Order: sequence, then structure tokens, then C-alpha cells
Amino acid sequence: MSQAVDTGAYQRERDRSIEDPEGFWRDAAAAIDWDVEPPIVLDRSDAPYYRWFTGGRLNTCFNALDRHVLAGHGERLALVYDSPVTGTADTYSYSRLLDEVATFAGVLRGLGVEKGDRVLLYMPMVPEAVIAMLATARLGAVHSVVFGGFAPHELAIRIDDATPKVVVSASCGIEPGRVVEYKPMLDRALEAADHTVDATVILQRPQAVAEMGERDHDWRALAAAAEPAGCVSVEATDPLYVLYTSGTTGKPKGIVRDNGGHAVALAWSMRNVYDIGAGDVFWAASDVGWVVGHSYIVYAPLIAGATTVVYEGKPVGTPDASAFWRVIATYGVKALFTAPTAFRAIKKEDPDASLRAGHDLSSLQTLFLAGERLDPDTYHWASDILGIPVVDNWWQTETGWPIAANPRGLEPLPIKPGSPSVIMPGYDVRVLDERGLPVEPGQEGNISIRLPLPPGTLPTLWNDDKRYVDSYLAVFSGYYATGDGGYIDEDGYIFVMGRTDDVINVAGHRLSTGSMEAVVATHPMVAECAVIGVHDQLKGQIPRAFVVLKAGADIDPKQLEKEIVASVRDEIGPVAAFKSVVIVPGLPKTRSGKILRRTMRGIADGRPEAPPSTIDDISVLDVLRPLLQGD
Ligand SMILES: CCC(=O)SCCNC(=O)CCNC(=O)[C@H](O)C(C)(C)COP(=O)(O)OP(=O)(O)OC[C@H]1O[C@@H](n2cnc3c(N)ncnc32)[C@H](O)[C@@H]1OP(=O)(O)O
Repeated sequence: MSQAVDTGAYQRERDRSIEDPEGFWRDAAAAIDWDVEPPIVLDRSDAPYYRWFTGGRLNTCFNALDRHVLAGHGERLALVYDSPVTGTADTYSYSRLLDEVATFAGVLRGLGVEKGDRVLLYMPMVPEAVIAMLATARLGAVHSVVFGGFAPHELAIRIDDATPKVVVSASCGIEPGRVVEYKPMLDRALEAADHTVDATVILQRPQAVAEMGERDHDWRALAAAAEPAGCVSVEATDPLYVLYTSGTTGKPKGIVRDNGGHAVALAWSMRNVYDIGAGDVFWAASDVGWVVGHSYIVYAPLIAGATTVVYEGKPVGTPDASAFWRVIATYGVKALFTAPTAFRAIKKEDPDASLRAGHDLSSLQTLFLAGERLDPDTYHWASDILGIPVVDNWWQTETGWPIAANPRGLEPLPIKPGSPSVIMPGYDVRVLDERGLPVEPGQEGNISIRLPLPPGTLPTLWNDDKRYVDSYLAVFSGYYATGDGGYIDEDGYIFVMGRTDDVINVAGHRLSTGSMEAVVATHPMVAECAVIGVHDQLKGQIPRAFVVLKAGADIDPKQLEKEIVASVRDEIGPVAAFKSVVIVPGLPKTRSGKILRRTMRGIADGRPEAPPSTIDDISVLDVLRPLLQGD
């Protein structure tokens, strides 16, 4: 065990989870309906590829829907859809959602989807996105959701890696002030991909009706003729989904999620971390394209028998900074989960939160914030205006559920601003120095998790066991390297200070600077470049490119910026929020030619960053300093 907090319920559960993981998770597995109870809880036979609940069989969709209906709760509200961008709203009881999911599973089956096949989703925040995910799970197939803010090139990369049999999309998404036509982007991606997809299913929306080609099928037409499909029993260790996340290189990592461990971990976290049970209303104001959407818009609330909110809008601008208060009051939301950026956006528009007036927020018991560092200012502002606990929680696409949180359902602990509180049961977190040795409490280092990871976390990367080991397990022997740095204090509270690699976090979106550099470098006048994440008041971080021009290149800097910004938007997508290109005479490098991005980041953020002794030409930094620190 590492550091201790106290000896209450939290500490007892956490101790047990480390000392007797099999017993702890066997008990937690009782929250799930199994077709075959798992004979093995923790399977160490193929370490470091640990598996949970080997030999168990279940269906995740059954656990999310059918079992609640069979238990007589069909009329309970499963999902509410609220869309200020279209001016519509809708509600789905568990019975209605089950009917629509079974029907769409029939649609997918009619297109040849079987257990283990991949179905890729490129969808806006509409109930059909949830329906398509659950329908895929119902068939024992594997979904891979791609966030709508990614451009065709990124979509094509994911299509080639996941090799889906069917792609499900919509004619358009709606961003404030503009309709985003998805279908032409999907067509471009399918054209660019090497993998051939035989069938797409398109949800036609009235804001932009898509032109249909030979391989395209209309969602509603197929659904009207489909036979509902039942649940296919799968192994607990079979994949439920693949979700791509940015790594340090341009190639995203396909995070694999299994069925059994995932269901168990989400059921545990929903009750013990988020304090949500059957009949409660939980709103994760995120997107189904991110892991928060997978875990806490779709699976966890439904497995718990709660009501989930699918919100197609923004915290501000749809129509104003009262949007969140309206949704909370309208649906009686008990807990809201969002990213700190959302609250920073509300604070910027309405610093006194005067637009809260007239909205009854008495249902709201907790605000959970995650996805990026929760700065103390935002924490204090949210706490002051809401007068309820504001709970930071830290986790990753890889882990699928919190590594650190304040377990509100298990035992609410004191909150320390700047810390996502304590390590959750199942995770044996240590802070290691560069040699892989544990550091003292309060000392900063690499946040690492001793193997095995708990249920619900990634068992491997899609089709790439080697990259899984190289990226996460080979850094410190016996540990999973989170890629985040930070420290644990004397009370066992963790403080996460930021990435130790070149991954950046823009408005809670994890992005690769490597993939942006790859695009910037294609500009014909650019000799070399570095993209780094710099601090931003609103989005936490934003990317900035520093480019060295080819000898003799002659271009107006504004024109260069315009061209490069346009190509990053076109290749990666608007979500990159890439808006700044600075021409520099040279980039700082080591004698072996490695660009010193970390040193650049430190200078840009105003941190005292000593350049490494291996720097080739230290005078480059003197020239760069004012450019790095400029707006
Ligand atoms: C704990 C584990 C994890 O970390 S999971 C990840 C958790 N992260 C999140 O939940 C994300 C939180 N962030 C957000 O929800 C948004 O950024 C909020 C705060 C709502 C602000 O949204 P917005 O104003 O659109 O800014 P943004 O930076 O997200 O968007 C930048 C540009 O991209 C666009 N965009 C966004 N989403 C889409 C989409 N689905 N389809 C098409 N375009 C999209 C935005 O419109 C924006 O475009 P523009 O540059 O303004 O033209």
C-alpha cells in the first residue's frame, strides 16, 4: 500500500481491493446479470495481459436495458434528449429505448453484422448515437465511435484501423451558428481509407438532408422494415468497443474495452463515486465521442437504472450562459459531470451567474469535473455559485473510470482544491522518479499504476499488443505509465500537474501535437516545426506552431498562418482549436537533433525551465524566448 487517508469506509474498501482484488471484484460483480457467472475473477495466466472475469458470459446491452424492463421498470425514464440547437426535446422510457435498440440491432444484423464485427459511428449528440452503440453491443459486435469534430483524414485513419463492416452516421451535426454536414466528410473519409466499407446507415436530419449513394441506407427506412434482434451472449473478455485516443505520434491508439470488467467497474463507480442509483437523473455534459460519453452518458447510468441526459448544445451560446441551469431544473438533474472548460465558459459570459435566477437547482447535489486540470479559480467559482460539493475526478480514456476521485457514494471525504482527492479502490498508484523508484509524499514524479490494472481498464490496444506494452508497460517495469506527472501528499491526496509527454489537452479534448506537426510540416515553405500546448485562460491549453521557413521562402506571416490553420482544420478538424503559427529563426535542439519541446513549453508558460545540458546552441533560446511568450 502507498499512503493512507484514514480508516473509514473508503480506506477499508481500498485496502481490500489491493490485498484481495479477487474478493473485492467478485463482490462488485454481483451488480451485473451474468449468463454464466465468471469462474475466474482475475486471470494472470497471460501477464502482463491481465484479464478480468475469464469464463464469465454476459451481454452489456442486456444489463443496460432488458434487465430493467424485465424487472418491471419499463416505464422508468432511461434517456432524455435536449437539443437547444434544433429546438427539440424527447424522452425515452426503458421500454422505448429497448424497442428502438432491438430494432436497430435488427438493422445491423440485416447488414451482416455479427459478433466481433466492428461498427463505426460518426454521429452528433442525438439519441440515435446511443441507440447505435447499444444495438452494436446487443449483437456482441464492437463499436468504435469517432468524435464529430474530427476531419475526414482522422476518420479515415480510424476506419483503416478498426476495419468496420458498417458505418453509422447522420446527415449533419449542428454547431452554434452553422450546420456541419457529416455525410460529405464521411464520403471523403471512405474514399481516403484503404479499407472498404460495404454499407453505411445515415440518419437524415432536416437541417441538411444528405445525398445518398449506392452503399448508403436510410436509418428510418431500414428500421421500419427490421426484425428486432435479441442479445448475443459474449465472453466477459470479448471487446465491447474500441475508442481511439491521441498518443504522441500521429497514429491514434485504439483503446480496447472488454464487456465484463467494464460493466462491473461502471456499476461500482456509479454507486460509489457518483452516488447515482436507479431513478436518479445523471447528466454528463460531454459527447459520446469521448470516453466520458461512453462510460457516463451511455453505459453507467443505464446499467444503474438511472436516467441519462443527451444534450445537443453548449454551455454558452445555445442560447446563452443559462443553458446548464435550464437543463438541470427541467429534468431534476441530481449530478452534473462536465469539463472545467464548460464552467470557465459560463463564468466568462456571466461572471456573477445572474442567469441562474429563476431556475430551481434544488435537485443538484454534486458537480463532477474532469477531463483536464481543475484550476482552483474555477473550483472556487463553481462552489460559490452552486453551494454544493464540486468534485474533481481524474482518469483517462485508457482507464474508462476514475483513477482518483472523492467517492461521494462510498464516503464523502474533505475536498482539497487542486486535487482530484484520493486513489480509487482497485488502483495501486505510485509516484515514481525517472529510475522507476517510488518518491516520498509531496515529491513530484511520474504517476504510475502497479499492475494489474483493475476491471474496466484497457486490456490492450486494438490489434497492437506490442504498442500497448511499449507505450504503457515498458516505461517502468511492473507498472502502467499514465503519462501524467504529479505528487501524492501526506494525506494520500493526489495532485496531477500535467502530461509528461507531447499530448495536450484543449478544452478537455486530448490531442496529439505530433499529428498537428505532421500537417504543418507539409506546407511547402516550412523547413521544420514544433507544435506545443500553451496555457489558455478558457480552454486550459491551446496549440501553437513555431515554424522555421525554408531558405529563400518569402511569404507574409499572416498568409502563412491562414494557410496552415486551414490545413490543420481540414486534416485534423476544428476540435484542434489550432489558430496560431509563429515564424522563428531556429528551434532549440539537442546535439542529436531532437527538438526540445519541453523546454519550449516551460518558457511559453513562464516556468523556470533549465535547458538540458545536451542542448546544441543555447543562443537559439534567447531569440525564441520573446516569441514563445508572446500572444
Ligand atoms: C476523464 C476522461 C476524459 O478526459 S474524456 C474527455 C472529456 N472531455 C470532454 O468532455 C470535452 C469537454 N469540452 C467540451 O464539451 C467543449 O469543449 C465545450 C466546453 C462545450 C466548448 O465547446 P466549443 O465551444 O464547441 O469549443 P471546442 O473547443 O470544443 O470546439 C472547437 C471547435 O470545434 C467545433 N466542434 C466541437 N464539437 C464538434 C462536433 N461534434 N462536430 C463538429 N464540430 C465540432 C466547434 O464548433 C469549434 O469550432 P470553431 O473553431 O468555433 O469553428
